[in-house]
Amino acid sequence: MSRVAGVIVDVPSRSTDRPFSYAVPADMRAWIEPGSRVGVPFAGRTLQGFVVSLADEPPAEGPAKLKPIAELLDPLPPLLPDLVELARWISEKYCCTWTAALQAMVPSAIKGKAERHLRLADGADEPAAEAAAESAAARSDVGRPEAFWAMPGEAAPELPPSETLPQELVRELRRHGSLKLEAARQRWPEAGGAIKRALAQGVLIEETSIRDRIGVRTQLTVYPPLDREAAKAALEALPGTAKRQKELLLYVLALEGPVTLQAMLADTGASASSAKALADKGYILVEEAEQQRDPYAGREFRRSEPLPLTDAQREVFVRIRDAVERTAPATFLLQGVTGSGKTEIYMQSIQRALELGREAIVLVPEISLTPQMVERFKGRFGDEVAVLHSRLSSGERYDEWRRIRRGGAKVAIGARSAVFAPFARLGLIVIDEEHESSYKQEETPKYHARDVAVQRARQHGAVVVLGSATPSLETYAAAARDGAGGALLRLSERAVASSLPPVTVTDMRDELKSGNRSMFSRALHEALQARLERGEQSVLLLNRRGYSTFVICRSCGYTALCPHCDISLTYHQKTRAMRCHYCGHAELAPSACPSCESEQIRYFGAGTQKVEEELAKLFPGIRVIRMDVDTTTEKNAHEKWLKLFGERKADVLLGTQMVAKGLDFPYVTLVGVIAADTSLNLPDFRAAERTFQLLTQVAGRAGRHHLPGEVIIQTYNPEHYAVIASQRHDYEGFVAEEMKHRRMMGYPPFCRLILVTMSHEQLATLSAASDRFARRLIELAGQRGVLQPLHGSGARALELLGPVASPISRIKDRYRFQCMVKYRGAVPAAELVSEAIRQAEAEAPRSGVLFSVDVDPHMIL
Ligand SMILES: Nc1ncnc2c1ncn2[C@@H]1O[C@H](COP(=O)(O)OP(=O)(O)OP(=O)(O)O)[C@@H](O)[C@H]1O
Ligand SMILES: [Zn+2]
Ligand SMILES: [Zn+2]
Repeated sequence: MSRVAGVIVDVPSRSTDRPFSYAVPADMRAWIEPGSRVGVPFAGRTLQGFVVSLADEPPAEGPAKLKPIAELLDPLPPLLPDLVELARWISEKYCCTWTAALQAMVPSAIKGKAERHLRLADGADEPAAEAAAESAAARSDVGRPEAFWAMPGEAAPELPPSETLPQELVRELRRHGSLKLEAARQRWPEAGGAIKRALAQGVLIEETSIRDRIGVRTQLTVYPPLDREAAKAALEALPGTAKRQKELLLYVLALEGPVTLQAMLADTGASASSAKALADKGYILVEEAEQQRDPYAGREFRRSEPLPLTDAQREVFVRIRDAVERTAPATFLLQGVTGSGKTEIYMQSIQRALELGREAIVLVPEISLTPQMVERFKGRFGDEVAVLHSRLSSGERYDEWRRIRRGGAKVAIGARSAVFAPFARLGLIVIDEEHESSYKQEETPKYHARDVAVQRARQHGAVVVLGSATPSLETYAAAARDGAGGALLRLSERAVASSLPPVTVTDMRDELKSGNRSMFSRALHEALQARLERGEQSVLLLNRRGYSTFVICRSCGYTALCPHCDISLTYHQKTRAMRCHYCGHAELAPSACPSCESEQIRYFGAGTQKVEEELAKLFPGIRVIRMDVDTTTEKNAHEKWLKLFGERKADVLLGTQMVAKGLDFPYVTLVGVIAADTSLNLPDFRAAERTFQLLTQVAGRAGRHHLPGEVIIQTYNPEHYAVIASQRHDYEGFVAEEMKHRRMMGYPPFCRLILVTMSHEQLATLSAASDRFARRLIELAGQRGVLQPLHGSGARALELLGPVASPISRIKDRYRFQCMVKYRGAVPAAELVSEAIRQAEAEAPRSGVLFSVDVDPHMIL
């Protein structure tokens, strides 16, 4: 057993970002694995860290005597060895510290210091457990202590004889209810392996004491009678007058598993004292039990069966299924038009992976925005689905995560970070709407879930399916490159509806010329009217990207800026406050212009509210559901609104980007886009791509089932190729045009980008540091022979733009400079950037300049 552990200590600094060696105390040896979380002495403190490697001997060049690990934080390592490896890959690819990558993989609940206890799982047949442990001790050839391991409704897992729990331990647990993990570890150092397995199988339970940020929740729980015969006999022996007790006994005899005491009392109308009477007689067991916080408790999901696939679906499905069966890494891009039945293919592929004993991850953008997806997966796979998203409480997320870690769930569905779901045998990772920018994390580690998924799949021999009607150009180019288009799967027809809806583009300049000052064109007005008359539904999108709610003076043009950051303040209607998105600075909105004292100061609000008012004016009595930041702050608000809309309790669903994705409602036959252009003119090389994607997505909500649909796009730029291509449902046409622009301008996918941002309070210090970095990088690139213009003929090229002031030149009183690295071909750019930073920092230690690296950046502002 290993005596030395390499530990990544939780210090977010480049200079300490390497494993430090610690001695593993003898009583921890059976417990520690790569992925274990430990407390270690570091620079005079005890810090949390992750074990990343184990060895028998200390490294030759290290100190003669290693400090020992002080504490083992969890009996079951929160991370698996492959995740530890993945974290290292992330740190290299995205130029971040290993510890930042590790931290991104665990739920926030266990990012603290914890005190752990062990306890026998409830429902384990306890006297039998002891007997099993005893006989195991007496005769070491006892193979399977069946009764002990049997959990309600589960087959008894097989354990080798050497792995049975020490009988002493079982007895102690029975006697005291629980034991401190630390104590158990010291007393039975050799039983580490057995306990770990018992934990993994749910036979033993680890409990977290209050020192964790989020504890485990317990509740009084009733277990069905252990001895049914005795309970039945008691039932018959009860005098006719004991009606209540009789009912209660009948109820518990009918139980198939534990229920909460509260639920039992509610169901039977019995009092707590009659329950106690039964417990005292030993017919039922009432105990505090760990309660899973199930965010979807009490919710019914309509069971669904696999649909017979259309021919086109079947062709795609077979390709994916075969790859899953091969258990070799593979990546597919599934480009399927909106409503082509991609989700059904995902579900049947997942089912195949589960049949093969493997697990699956489904990533969806901003899951709180796509409750219909969760519903569909819960409907198909029931409790095997764990849901991970940001709208859950951290306790709920922690419980769902532990369910995955212990094998209680086989499918994880969630936003970006669900790519780290701690499965041991991944078979499939699905990324739905793969083009969505929410898959890119904007804080360190600035990873992209798509690239991480591909890497994880490599580790597991798993298959990645990237699905979208409008794949990102990067993915599309990669798939087209890959082996004669083998990775590209297509669905060009809808599954149910006969065709994609016709799209009309209306030129709002013409409307104005002909005297229409309303925000609705005549065509959209008429179309809405027709839907109202026919009792059909409409979706209206107000494209708000790059359009913020700021304060402007109409007389002098004054806008309210943050005093600490070079950016305008955002107006919040509810509180009448102006807030800075970067530093949180807030002030009350003025009623007169602070600059010219004019009262012509205006707030440009969300806009959706204005549309709603106008709708009410034009169509008296119209029922509108408005979905925007103001109406969806409450937990589950999205779900509530969409449910109402699904029940046809509203005529119009009006909203921002959040109404564009994933919705599947049969009575929606009209989609209107109020203004297509707001996102076209942003200083972002992806502006056209994002506009095309948004228009195509929202258009795809119309006429998905048997009723034919129609789409009306209002714009001031009817001749823009993004608008024209979305009118024609022409993904290829758009790609061809956009690729020309990208090539000309030298942007991805023709090259790759790394954005390096530096910040400091003093301009002079910052300027010197950024020059140092640039000089170093150019030097390093020159040494490697890759410093060449991007448009040159070399197979490998790297260009450096900058340093220049960042577009947002100051945040939180720190000035910001940036360098943009563009490269193509096999250039180890991330490595060069990391090295240049290291050298620049070494040249001027403690300068206080912060470097931040964004590889494949999405926000270049
Ligand atoms: N084989 C099938 N038979 C019958 N109905 C199907 C079949 N496949 C899919 N559908 C139905 O067609 C509709 C559209 O399918 P789905 O939502 O999976 O499409 P999608 O490609 O994921 O769309 P989007 O990208 O627009 O979200 C759904 O209501 C779905 O239940
Ligand atoms: Zn003014
Ligand atoms: Zn600010």
